[in-house]
Amino acid sequence: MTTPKFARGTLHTFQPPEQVSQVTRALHGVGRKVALVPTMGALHAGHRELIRRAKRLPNTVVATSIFVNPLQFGEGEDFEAYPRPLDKDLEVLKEDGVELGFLPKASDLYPEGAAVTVHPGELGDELEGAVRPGHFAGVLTVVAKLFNIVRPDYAFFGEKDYQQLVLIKKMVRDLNFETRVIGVPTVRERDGLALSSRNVYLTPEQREDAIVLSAALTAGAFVGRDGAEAVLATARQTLAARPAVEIDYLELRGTDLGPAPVDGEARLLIAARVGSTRLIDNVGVVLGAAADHPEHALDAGE
Ligand SMILES: Nc1ncnc2c1ncn2[C@@H]1O[C@H](COP(=O)(O)OP(=O)(O)OP(=O)(O)O)[C@@H](O)[C@H]1O
Ligand SMILES: CC(C)(CO)[C@@H](O)C(=O)[O-]
Ligand code: BAL
Repeated sequence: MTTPKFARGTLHTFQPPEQVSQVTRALHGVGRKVALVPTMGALHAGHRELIRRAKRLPNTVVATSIFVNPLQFGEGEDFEAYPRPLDKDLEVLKEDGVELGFLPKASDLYPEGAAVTVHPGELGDELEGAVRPGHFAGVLTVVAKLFNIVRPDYAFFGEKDYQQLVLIKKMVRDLNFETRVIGVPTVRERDGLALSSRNVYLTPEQREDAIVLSAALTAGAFVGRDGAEAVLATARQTLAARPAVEIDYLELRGTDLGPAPVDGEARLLIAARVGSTRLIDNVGVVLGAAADHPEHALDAGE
């Protein structure tokens, strides 16, 4: 098979994994680097921020994959309903200077008989994993496949999916992938709501209610100096103002999602249902005396 044509400065899209592999290996062969931004499409300003950061790298071709991965959706979840505005997404990729679009079909990534998956370890059963059993095995399996197909030098993921980011970094370390994983801070609406492809499901009233997630996280982070109990109590108090929002979890953890330290950096994470839409969010928190350190003086709530 001859290597597919690849001219600089235009978007090339490929469906077969073999074609993407050929192009990225050819790019490496001429000394170019490759940065991958994996997505499920329905691109918004959060995805575009990942692309913008990738575009800053010198001598690097930015590749974006769009694939709604069936393996990470459980029964009764929104796999079928998930938005798939492909033409609009391709316009975004062109506008943002992405040169390589990878658009596989499920049968390209999961041929008949595919059965081997990546096990995320204990953290995969906690937080999101407790509510979505098998979700992180699905995420890590598809990310491992994307890494093997594209062989990216860099891969960008949003902090909005914080547990996903931690688990991908862990997979890279534990399984000796050579890709450097870069986390990007959450892009928010002006009122604080984290951008998410699932926000389109919200009615205007639910959209109002949804503000309480980021408001609770910000309020909690603001009292980090007073310790973990104060953080959680303050966040809960804020959430109580919107009883229609049903909390799946509100947890304070260490930055690696182990136990939170008494004094130092931590992460406050929330998942909640607003009507039938499930939203997640998180912020950095500095706990205890560490909050007085000049490095953290302006950090509350990020
Ligand atoms: N608001 C955001 N800020 C920064 N990165 C984001 C944001 N939203 C999503 N991302 C990142 O974009 C990548 C692709 O995510 P995905 O396509 O699932 O979008 P999403 O908006 O998170 O969708 P959903 O809400 O349905 O999970 C992930 O690394 C994700 O963390
Ligand atoms: C990383 C990912 C593209 C894997 O399907 C997905 O979980 C996402 O969009 O966050
Ligand atoms: N952004 C994480 C993908 C998912 O919710 O399945």
